[in-house]
This record gives sequence, structure tokens and C-alpha cells, in this order.
Amino acid sequence: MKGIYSALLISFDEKGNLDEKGTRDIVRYNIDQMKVDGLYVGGSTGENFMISTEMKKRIFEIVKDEAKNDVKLIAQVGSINLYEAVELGKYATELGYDSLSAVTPFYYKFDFEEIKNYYMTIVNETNNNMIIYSIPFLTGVNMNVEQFGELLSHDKIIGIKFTAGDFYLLERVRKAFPNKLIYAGFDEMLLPAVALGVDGAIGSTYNVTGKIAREVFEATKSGDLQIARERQTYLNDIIEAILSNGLYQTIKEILKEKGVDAIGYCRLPMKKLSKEKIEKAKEIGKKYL
Ligand SMILES: CC(=O)N[C@H](C=O)[C@@H](O)[C@H](O)[C@H](O)CO
Ligand SMILES: CC(=O)C(=O)O
Repeated sequence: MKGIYSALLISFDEKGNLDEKGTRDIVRYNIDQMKVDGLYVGGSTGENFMISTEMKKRIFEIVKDEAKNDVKLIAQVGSINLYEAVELGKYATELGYDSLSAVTPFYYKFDFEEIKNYYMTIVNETNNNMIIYSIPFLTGVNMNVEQFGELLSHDKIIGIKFTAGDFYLLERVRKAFPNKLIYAGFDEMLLPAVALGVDGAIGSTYNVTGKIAREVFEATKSGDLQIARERQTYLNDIIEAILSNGLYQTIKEILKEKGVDAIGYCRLPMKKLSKEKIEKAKEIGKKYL
């Protein structure tokens, strides 16, 4: 389960309908061109928190059908509707996903006892592996080393997707749980995370930068810091340009520019790119990728 994972983008039409053909094409591009080790399906990047349960299921189904066993597949099933999370967890488990992942429950200020019960419920009901999805800047949920430890003490809770810039916490968690999987969540901070010993990385930009991410990953692991820094700087020039133009919309336009037959809209309330920004996205793709 180690290595580079794309947080999969999903193709939607202008009305927000799922574009199955385009989504399959994005899966293929990630596997065949970006050579990623796996796909993280139903994450933030998959616009997961803006879609219905039925659509989530359909996405899990077509991604598995397209990817088969070519790469590892992680299904993000977390939801503050725990009943939905369990239903999706069972569904993805039956489809053969290698692991589940669940975002920490957000919006209400759940206490740790509630958070723990949330993870235990999903794990016990599905009997699949679980990767905790920690992304405090969007959820407001911060966990400390002891709390991560209480969750990770369960055999089926195999790791953490750590989307934070708190490298002290990352190092403490790494030291405390050498045998669990830790994935770096911020693409722009891949190098320092790998230097601290993460097992892999899961990110949105890897849909188009997967090969560069692998260079950063490998160079850092083998101690070629000069190369690693040069590649991270190149990656960050791309990420900076993407972030200033509209994150997911811009990556979708770059995919189209690369010949992927996807549509390119995001689900409401995410906005459409202006004509200028679409042009800018294509320029980013041409210039760097
Ligand atoms: C909210 C979100 O999309 N987070 C992603 C992973 O956790 C990242 O891959 C970022 O998109 C990326 O690092 C750009 O900031
Ligand atoms: C990793 C990330 O971007 C996601 O949750 O989609």
C-alpha cells in the first residue's frame, strides 16, 4: 500500500451529472501515464461532500471496473452521516477496495469518544482496513499523538492520511507507530514529509504531476537532496499556478489539454472557470507538463 496515490478527480457535466466515460479516462490516465501506485477515490478532490450516496456508489463501481487490479484502491467513505459511511464502506468492501478511509467527522464539535466510536463502527461493520483521513484545515478536527494511537491500536486501522503542515506532530506520530502507514497529504510539502519517513503520498495534483511527485519521493528517500529540492520547486511552481487559478477546475482543464476525454465542470456550489482561466489552465499544462 506504499507509494504515490492520486486523489482521483471525477468528471461531471455542466448540470453536475456524473460523466462515466470521462471518469474512466481520468482513471486510465493516472494508471497508464502518471504511473501512480494507487487511487484515492471519494476524497475532497472527488468533490465527495457535494454528491449523493447513489452517485458515490456509482463512482466506486466504475473506478473499480476500470482499474481492476492494476493499482491499489482506497475508498474514502467518511461522512458526518455515519449511517451513510457504513453503507458506503460495506459497498466498497464488496467491490474489492484494498482499504477504506474516512475523514474525521466534522461540522459539529464531536469529542474524541465520538470520533473513536465513528471509526470503530465503520471498521467493525465492514471488517475492512481503515486509513484515518486527517485534514484539520478543512475539518477543524485536530488529534494528538495519544488520540491517533488509540485509533491505530486497532489492527484494522492501518494508517493515516496526514494533510497538515505540522511536521513536529508528523515526526512524533512516525516515531510512535513505525509499522503503520502514513501518507503525506499536501503535495506542496512532499519533500519534508518524505524526509520524515512517510510511506507514501495522496494528492490532488498527482492526477497531472504524478511522475514529478515520484521523482521527489524517490530522490528524497535516497538522500539526493539537490535533485529532490529541484523537483519539489518545479512541482510547487505548478501547484502555485494551479491554486491561484482554481484547484480542481484547473487540474481538469489540464487533463483535457493532455487528451483526456473528460468534461471539466465541478459540482455546485463550486464555480465554473472563466474563459480566461480556462486559457490559463491550458497554458499551465503546456508550460510545465
Ligand atoms: C483539500 C485537498 O484537495 N487536499 C489535498 C490532499 O489532501 C492536496 O492534494 C491538495 O489539493 C494539494 O496539496 C494542493 O494544495
Ligand atoms: C487527498 C485529497 O486531496 C483528497 O481527499 O481528495
